[in-house]
Parts: sequence; structure tokens; C-alpha cells
Amino acid sequence: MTTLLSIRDLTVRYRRDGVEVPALKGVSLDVKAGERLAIIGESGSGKSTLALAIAGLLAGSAFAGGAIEWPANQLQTFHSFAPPSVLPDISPTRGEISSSVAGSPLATLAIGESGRDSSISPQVGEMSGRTEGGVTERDPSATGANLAPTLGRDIGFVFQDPSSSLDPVMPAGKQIAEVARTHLDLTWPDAYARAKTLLERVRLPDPDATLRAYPHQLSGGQKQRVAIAAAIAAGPKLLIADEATSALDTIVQAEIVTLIRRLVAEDGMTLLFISHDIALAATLADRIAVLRHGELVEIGETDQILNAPRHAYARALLDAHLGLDAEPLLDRQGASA
Ligand SMILES: Nc1ncnc2c1ncn2[C@@H]1O[C@H](COP(=O)(O)OP(=O)(O)OP(=O)(O)O)[C@@H](O)[C@H]1O
Repeated sequence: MTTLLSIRDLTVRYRRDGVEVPALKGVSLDVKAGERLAIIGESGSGKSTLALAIAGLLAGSAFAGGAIEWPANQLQTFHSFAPPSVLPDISPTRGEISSSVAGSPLATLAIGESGRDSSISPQVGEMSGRTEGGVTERDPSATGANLAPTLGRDIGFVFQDPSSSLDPVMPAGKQIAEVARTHLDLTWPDAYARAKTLLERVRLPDPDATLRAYPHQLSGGQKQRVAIAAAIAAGPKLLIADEATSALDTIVQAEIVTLIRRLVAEDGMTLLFISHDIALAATLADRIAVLRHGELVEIGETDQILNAPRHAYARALLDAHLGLDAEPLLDRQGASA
């Protein structure tokens, strides 16, 4: 398997009320193209921060250091704690990403723009705009080509709560079509046709009616299916699902997991599945990475993590699950999607 994404020594700190809160402490890992990697850990362990950093969605209050490299794109992004003086038109508190391609000029990319603290609860309707702003080419010497992976086009992101990630005043079909129109350069009729196909693919019962439906007219599970359709509308290589089933009841949760597994397989996507639930993660992940207090304490094949965890914390997560219920940890079939 080739490497889609390499994270090197990624460190993120947030500034809150004048105090710096460490969220990630030197995390390094590779994500292989086509794999399903789960990131697990308890609340506050840094899972969402890792997902947001990869997607270029870190809040403006975040300092990022280390490197995120995309070898398949021949793109390297380096985070560093840049002093404010080198970031003249962006927030003084955020980090900087720069990118370089062998033999080409260095491009500088910035993340975490000013006022983006609210970007943790984006709306799909805004996603394309935010996406383009999320990783911004800033190098005056660069050729002009934006080499960074783009959220929406290269990276699909599914958030925990579809009620906040979907725009409440925009019909579901338009929210999906907008992503396709923006990133695939489709006309509106073609984008709507693609939206309808996607609604069929996520198995919504009446795609024509759902195209016109507003989010409040849909159930939680249906809204999450719409959000997933929007996330994959432009055919991203990487799908990030950040606690995408946590707001749903158990049966719907299993259906959404099965849906994600099927779509990832059909489209040949790489999946980053963020969850606090090791049992849920084990149902679809090839590998599991365990975060604790911002550190990567263990990463390995799912079977190895479940059967022979090396780190006491991974063992504790397993024991906690087994203490709560006895559902099989390796039921990879799931419910019908
Ligand atoms: N925008 C922010 N501003 C300040 N601190 C933040 C911000 N986002 C996260 N943090 C802090 O960073 C740490 C890691 O948070 P993060 O949300 O990444 O963890 P998590 O594992 O995803 O938790 P959860 O499962 O509860 O979402 C926590 O201490 C959290 O309070």
C-alpha cells in the first residue's frame, strides 16, 4: 500500500483565556492509501484536533507544529510556529503550513484563519468556501498552482451532528449539489443529477423528495446520510468521519457504519474513522490508532489491538468496553445499510 498521508511530530496547542491547552503532542503516523484507519481515545484525547488539522480546519486559536505530508500529491505541508511577522494578513496566533514539491519553489500555506474558531461546527453549504480558505497558498514565489489537498474535493468530512453541519435553510439536494458544482465544475442541472444519484447511493427512500427536503424534515439518520452524500459528492480520496455516528441511536449507528464501509469500498476511498468507541471502530477499521492526552500511545492492526494490545491504556479501553456489554468486537458485517 502506498502512503496517502504522513503526519510527522504534529503538535497542536489552543489558546484559551490566555492559557495554552495542549491538544496533540508530537503525533506521528502514516495513513495508507485505501485503508480504513480508526483513531480512538477518550474525550479530550485530541482525536478531533487531529482530524481538523488534516482537513485544514483548525481553529484560529490553535498553534500547529510538525508536518503533514501528502506523498501521493507530491505535496509536503510543514506546520511551524511562525512568528506573527511572517503572517502579515492572518491571525497572529495561528500556525503556518508550507508546502514544497521536489524541484519546485516552496509554497507557503496557512491554516486556522482569523475568526475560524467557529469552524468546528461548519455548515455544508459553507464547506466549499471554507475548504478553499482552509489551506491557502500564500507563497509569492509559487507558480500559482494550489498544490494543497482541498476539503470537499480531496477530503470529505462528516461531522458528529448533522443538525449543525447541514444548513437548516437550504434544501438537502442543494447542499449536495453545491459541493459537486463547486469542485467538479458542473452546471446546476448536472450537479442536481449527481445529488440525486448520491441520495440513491446513501439509500434514502425517496431521493426526489429528499432533494427538496429541508434538514428539519429529515430524521437524524437521514440527515447524516445527506451529510455523507455531501461529503463524497466531489469524489474525495480521503473521507474523515469524526464521531459521525455518536449522535445517533444504536441501530441507526450500525446502519451508518455499514453505509460508510460500503461507500468507502465502492469509491476506493481511504477512511479516517474518529471514535471514542473501540468496539464500533473495530467493526470497520483495518488498523486502530489509540490517542491518550494528545499522544499516540499505540497503533496496529485491528486484530492485534483487540487481542494483544501493547499499551495498558488500549487494554483499559478494551476492558471498559467488555465491562459494559459483551457485544462482539469483530462483527464486521454490521446491520443492513
Ligand atoms: N477550539 C478549541 N479551543 C480551545 N481548546 C480546545 C479547542 N478544541 C479542543 N480543545 C481542547 O483540546 C483538547 C483536545 O480536544 P479534542 O476535541 O481534539 O479531543 P477529542 O478527543 O476529539 O474529544 P471529544 O471526543 O470530546 O470530541 C481538549 O483539552 C480540548 O478541551
